[in-house]
Amino acid sequence: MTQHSRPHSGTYLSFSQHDWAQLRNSVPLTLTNSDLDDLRGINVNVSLQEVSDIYLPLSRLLNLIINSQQSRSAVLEKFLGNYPKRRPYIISIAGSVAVGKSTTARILQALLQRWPEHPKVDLVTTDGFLYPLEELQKRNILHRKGFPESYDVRHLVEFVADVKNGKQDVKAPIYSHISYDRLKDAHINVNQPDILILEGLNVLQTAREDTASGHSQYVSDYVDFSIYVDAPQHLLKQWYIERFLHFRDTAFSRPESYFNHYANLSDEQAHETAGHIWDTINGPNLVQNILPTKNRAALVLKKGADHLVQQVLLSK
Ligand SMILES: Nc1ncnc2c1ncn2[C@@H]1O[C@H](COP(=O)(O)OP(=O)(O)O)[C@@H](O)[C@H]1O
Ligand SMILES: CC(C)(COP(=O)(O)O)[C@@H](O)C(=O)NCCC(=O)O
Repeated sequence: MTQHSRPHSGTYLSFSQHDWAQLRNSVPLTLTNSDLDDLRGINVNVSLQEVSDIYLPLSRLLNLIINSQQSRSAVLEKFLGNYPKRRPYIISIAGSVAVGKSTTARILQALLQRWPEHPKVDLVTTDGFLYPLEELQKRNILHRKGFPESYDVRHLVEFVADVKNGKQDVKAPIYSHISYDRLKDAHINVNQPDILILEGLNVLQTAREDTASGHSQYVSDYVDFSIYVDAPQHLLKQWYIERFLHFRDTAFSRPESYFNHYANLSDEQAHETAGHIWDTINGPNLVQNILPTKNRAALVLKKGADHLVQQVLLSK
């Protein structure tokens, strides 16, 4: 274990994959057959060895931190004489498009909900808070999807604040990668979970300086623990292209898909198209708006080839 400097707030402890994996020895829960089925259902490409080595120790760390926060709240409530009101613990997961945020979030959800202290774990992705397609077109920012100005930040912050304040039945909009738009008639209902996992490109971002809306609260004001999933840019581009090729063979071939016209691209054309989208939209967004937020995270997972985590940084 070594130390790394963390420009804005102290230092990180650094663990190699091997050292971090040793910490799983103290995880009392092991994976049952039904857990394994759940995890395979999330993504067949996820290695179960990786789940044991990386994500089980992480779930234990989070369990310990959450337990200590729950005890602290109970003490405070007892001291103040109020009826204990438990507020959801909020974990955010940031990182580039295609780094594996949603896969990481779903693995953590599956693992965290097995702990008796916090069985109800909800998951929301911030892409639901992108402005609807029509609005993006009206503002002429369709080519800026994923950039800060493409999100309804006010709505997102209001949502997170409501969940944190223990409001019942808080609704989150849902984004569809098939229609490339927010779903009109569906939403996720978040009803006083023990934990909310909030995943998205922008969860570590603060309000834009140029904003006219004047919102002064950030998602991070309500987040208890933040994770950044990191990987070298050449791998991110490769993973984006591979996912695009997969979508070409599955989602894009559905008639209701916004990208239906991509379904018939040859391998070479699909490569070129996805590479172009990466180079003109997702790559620049990463460099300009996502990477600069990395050092705000409490924990960084650094991936290498095949999505395998090679290093874990934990803020002291
Ligand atoms: N741990 C993992 N092991 C193997 N493949 C993964 C892993 N995480 C993500 N992937 C693959 O990488 C691509 C991007 O993952 P995804 O979770 O959709 O990323 P994001 O939500 O960050 O855009 C997908 O094709 C997914 O199957
Ligand atoms: C909706 C997104 C901003 C969100 O990214 P994700 O949830 O995949 O990390 C992204 O998938 C996207 O649509 N980017 C715009 C360019 C593109 O079509 O990839």
